Amino acid sequence: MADSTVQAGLEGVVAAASSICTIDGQQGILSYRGYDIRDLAEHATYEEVAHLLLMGELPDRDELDAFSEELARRRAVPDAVFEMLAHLPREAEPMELLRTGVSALAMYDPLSGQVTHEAAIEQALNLVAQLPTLVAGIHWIRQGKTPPAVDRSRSVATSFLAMLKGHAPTSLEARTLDVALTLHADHEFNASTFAARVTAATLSDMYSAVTSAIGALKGPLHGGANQRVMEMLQTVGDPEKAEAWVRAKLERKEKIMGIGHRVYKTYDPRARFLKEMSRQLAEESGEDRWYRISDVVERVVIEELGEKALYPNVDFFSGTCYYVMGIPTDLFTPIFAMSRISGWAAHIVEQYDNNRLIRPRAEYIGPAPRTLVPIDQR
Ligand SMILES: CC(=O)SCCNC(=O)CCNC(=O)[C@H](O)C(C)(C)COP(=O)(O)OP(=O)(O)OC[C@H]1O[C@@H](n2cnc3c(N)ncnc32)[C@H](O)[C@@H]1OP(=O)(O)O
Ligand SMILES: O=C([O-])CC(=O)C(=O)O
Repeated sequence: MADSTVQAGLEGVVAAASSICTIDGQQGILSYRGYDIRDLAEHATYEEVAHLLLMGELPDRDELDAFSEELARRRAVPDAVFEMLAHLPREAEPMELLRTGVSALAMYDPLSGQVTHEAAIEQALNLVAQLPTLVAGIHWIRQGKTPPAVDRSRSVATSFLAMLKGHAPTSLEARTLDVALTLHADHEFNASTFAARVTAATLSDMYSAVTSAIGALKGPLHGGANQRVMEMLQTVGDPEKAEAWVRAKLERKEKIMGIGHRVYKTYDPRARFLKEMSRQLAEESGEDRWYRISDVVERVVIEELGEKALYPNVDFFSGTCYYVMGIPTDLFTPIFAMSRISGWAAHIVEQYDNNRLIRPRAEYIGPAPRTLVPIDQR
């Protein structure tokens, strides 16, 4: 086969214009609709950020109240969807259940299939509201239990943690998740968002586009890395063993999960926040083992791979935050999805608003034309 001249993985290729999110990968700057992620994480709630992504502007106080109430009002997931999920194999992974659950939700949304701006925003609000309920419900269903009643708290983070744990979270837990949701909400043309936009560009419905996105997010090179990071820390088990473990892994040329990024060639601005929150939660809970292991892994990786511009990404410290809050490891990627839904939905709406089918070409490197030999003569 001939060698290809194509840029592998579409690295650096600009696929479309967008006014939602931009990243300066050299400087480590991320902004949503012009607002720096550091300001959003410090001064805005996830509901404000979801409003910004979906509606285009940060809300004023009245708009925020109305938006938060609207999300709380739309939060319930049809019983039939939970009943269907309860019939699936008990060993099904939460991301598989989420993918199936979102696909099923389409059939309960009378607007599904309508691709006007207004209908897409309505469906987006339903999805932003329902995904946390779905993720919390999946947690109960796979233990053979009935999901708890819908929590109508104004804050998505508080209501999700209350439904997941069966009791109110501490204020540090609620604030940590709120900031984590903000940090994960959008990231330009990442793989799952691009998958969503490719599906939406065929004028398929929003639920199909989000189902495509969930499938892409699930992979270990993308959102699935946060779960793998926690599993890695558990394998290491002891801060004293971390340095030798990482060095041996790098020696074998194996990848460290939660490290590296296609766009950031410096420290991911979101990882700084997540690291600090992970430290605070470790301090509050008295369980600092995971934070300490991740701190050593980070130090050794930067020492060894810093010159290759490899640093922790958003998936590196999120897991230790969630784990210390008592959240099961295989719910980490579903939690990523219930935040990224606001970005996915904003991108799908933007795609519908100015649509053209996304259909690139392939550089053909297969065999030259040849003569078919009938089967009995081969
Ligand atoms: C939310 C998100 O999706 S953030 C990303 C989450 N994914 C992960 O954390 C998985 C681990 N990281 C990776 O696999 C990669 O860094 C990716 C997928 C994120 C980016 O991949 P790419 O831009 O295609 O980089 P690629 O895989 O080609 O790596 C480039 C070089 O860095 C090395 N490298 C990249 N990531 C890592 C890593 N995590 N550990 C060790 N080495 C790494 C590669 O081995 C390669 O080295 P080489 O040039 O000597 O062959
Ligand atoms: O942008 C990417 O390639 C991966 C991603 O979704 C993120 O870092 O949040």
